[in-house]
Amino acid sequence: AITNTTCPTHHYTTHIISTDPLVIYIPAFITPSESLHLQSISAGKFTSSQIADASGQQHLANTRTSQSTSLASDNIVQCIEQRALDFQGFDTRRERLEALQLVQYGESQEYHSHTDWFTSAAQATPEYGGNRLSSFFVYVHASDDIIGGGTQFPLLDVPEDERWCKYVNCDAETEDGVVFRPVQGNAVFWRNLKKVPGREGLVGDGRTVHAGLPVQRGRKVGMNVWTREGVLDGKYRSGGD
Ligand SMILES: O=C(O)CCC(=O)C(=O)O
Ligand SMILES: [Fe+2]
Repeated sequence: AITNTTCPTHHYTTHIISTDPLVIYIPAFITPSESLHLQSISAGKFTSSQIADASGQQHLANTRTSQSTSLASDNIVQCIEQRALDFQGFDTRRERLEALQLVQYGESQEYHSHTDWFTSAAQATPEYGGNRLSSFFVYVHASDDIIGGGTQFPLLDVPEDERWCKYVNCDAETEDGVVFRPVQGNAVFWRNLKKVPGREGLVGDGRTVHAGLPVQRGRKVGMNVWTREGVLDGKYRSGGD
């Protein structure tokens, strides 16, 4: 149960970058002190990241060379989870959240093009709450000397206004799509699934394909916040019941 009633009010702002698929950029989604907290509770717990193959089996792969760890849900983590839920509207139950996942990249580490929604039915069963409806990727830390490490969405249209250049790499080629810079505290939110006329339920939206580009210098820590279509069985969540 949630015992925490004292979450701080959020200070984030929002900018829609695409309505179809829905992609929203969120400056200051987490505070500097939350950032430090997430790094301190995860210190020493990272192991090599895995991916799910077509059969749903998790395994190591050279397409994802980062290290990751799932977070236990303490008070501060719960407040971040609540913020992510409230962002999506008040009808989003917390049982639909996967355990938050921290991902760390050192020099030359990356995550090749992928979708966060699963192509294998085995990873999207009712026990799992179905597929991943939405993702937040939060930049928890980017070293001062970082080069590279952006998050690339090759199929999104590059926005034109120069004010985006703070958050998006405006030097990228048009055919590269949108490359978000790793700016500490900020987040990208997107909806992974879409409705297809004449088909029941929701299906994976191929336009949400994205990559964690190689960190050429420095270090990056990110966080995945994934919301399922429905409620996850307790064993796949962080806080239990
Ligand atoms: O590192 C990034 O920028 C993106 C990571 C990502 O997409 C993921 O972990 O699913
Ligand atoms: Fe991803």
